[in-house]
Amino acid sequence: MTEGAVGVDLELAVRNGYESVVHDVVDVIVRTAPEIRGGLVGRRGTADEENENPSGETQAEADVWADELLCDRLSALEGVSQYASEERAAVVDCGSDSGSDAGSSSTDEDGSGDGLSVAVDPLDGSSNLVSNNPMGTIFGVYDAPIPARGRNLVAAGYVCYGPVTTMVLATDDGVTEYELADGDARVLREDVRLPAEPTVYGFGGRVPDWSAEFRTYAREIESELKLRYGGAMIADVNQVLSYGGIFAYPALESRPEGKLRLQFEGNPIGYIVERAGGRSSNGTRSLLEAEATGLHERTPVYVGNTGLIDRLEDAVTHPLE
Ligand SMILES: O=P(O)(O)OC[C@H]1O[C@](O)(COP(=O)(O)O)[C@@H](O)[C@@H]1O
Ligand SMILES: [Mg+2]
Ligand SMILES: [Mg+2]
Repeated sequence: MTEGAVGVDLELAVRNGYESVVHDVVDVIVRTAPEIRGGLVGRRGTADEENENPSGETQAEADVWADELLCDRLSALEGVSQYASEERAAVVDCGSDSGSDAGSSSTDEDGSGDGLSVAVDPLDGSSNLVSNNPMGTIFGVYDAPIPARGRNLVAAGYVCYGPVTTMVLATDDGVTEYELADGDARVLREDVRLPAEPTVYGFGGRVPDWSAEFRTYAREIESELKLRYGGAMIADVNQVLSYGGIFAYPALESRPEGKLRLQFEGNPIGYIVERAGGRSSNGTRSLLEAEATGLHERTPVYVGNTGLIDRLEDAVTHPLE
């Protein structure tokens, strides 16, 4: 455990012997989450009139601040060779090896590399700062240089700042939910699985901007499930993990690539939902199989119970007459 680490007892089984690096990354998240939560007070305004992140969105003061905290701490870890964030134009090279027999973050034939790369969305749903609604912090740990495919994730998770602070952590071994308090991570639910009977749905974007195919699918789902949409993917997906259902930020007529970012949002959430027994899709295939072409590239995101995602793919890939 990193010096100064809190008592986080995480039994992680991670591919390729990366347990210790992933443990240290998670430890930083567990320690930093309460600070992020506490530091939101007084940082709910816009960072600067001119300030936009690389996706062209206005940055809140808290977006920039949370990114700096996470960058300082994660990039200092032995075994982390890259830090990337939704709030930064370029990947930060941390100049560290993986801690295994790795020598650099070179790329192997299969697209995997030697060093571990950490991608974060420091505050997911930060527009909810204004209305004081839930938000999250997302992280993905890749065994390849970023941008990387989702199948290169060895672990991913998120913190949900709700009435209490919780963390969901996924490795190839499964998904665990923790409650974070006083620097500790207490297990709430082991082997988190999506409930077999889906209950809730949440779809982003304006209805007139949806494709005719997605609108038809949405009409069906509306009659089967209960609407839960709060404007922060993390909080909405957390409901899907708790109650079963589907979350989507679909391809839009005005923006076929959707809104959410593959490296920081789509891949980690796809990995978590798939490890919890559900499915992820970009409309045609698993998000984890999507090619990674750019650091800040966007993707349509559909995650949830397998049957609902199968139906979604069927609906959006068959054009209506
Ligand atoms: O305001 P909209 O269009 O409903 O978009 C909400 C979506 O945008 C996001 O807030 C984007 O995340 P960021 O706050 O990290 O930019 C998602 O969390 C959420 O699903
Ligand atoms: Mg986000
Ligand atoms: Mg964000």
